[in-house]
Amino acid sequence: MKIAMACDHGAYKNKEALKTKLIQKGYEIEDFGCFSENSIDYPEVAYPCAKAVAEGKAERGIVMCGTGIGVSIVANKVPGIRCAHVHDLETAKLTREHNDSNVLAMGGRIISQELIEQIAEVWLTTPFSHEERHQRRIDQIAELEKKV
Ligand SMILES: O=C(CO)[C@H](O)[C@H](O)[C@H](O)COP(=O)(O)O
Repeated sequence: MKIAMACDHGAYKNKEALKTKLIQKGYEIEDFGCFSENSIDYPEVAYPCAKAVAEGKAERGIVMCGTGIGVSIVANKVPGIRCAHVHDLETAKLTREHNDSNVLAMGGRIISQELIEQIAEVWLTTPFSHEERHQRRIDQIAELEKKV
């Protein structure tokens, strides 16, 4: 599976460490930056990362900033993106099963690196449930996007 990744300076070290772990597990990574701890503006990296997922250039995206909030707001501006801001294992699982989320957002200043890696593992390996009520709600989101 190919994963697009992006972070700002608030989660640079977290992104690098998670990227290493994911490559070791066999995932292909496209890294949209940032590439140092120098301060950047998260829209610059989160938007192209989410766009790559929406355009099918990557199957999933993982975006990170200090809290995970900024990057999740940006990712959800891209039509077709369902970005879930996750800080625990239960919602990591539920957002895959219920929302078929295609981008995961986490905050490097909020949770530990260990938990970041556990959440990514659960989120990447949990399938969408394909239950009719969940698909119906996802379809409603897609309809809403057409109104913007
Ligand atoms: O968008 C955010 C807040 O929801 C992220 O946490 C950013 O990483 C944060 O705002 C960056 O803050 P900084 O003071 O520029 O390091």
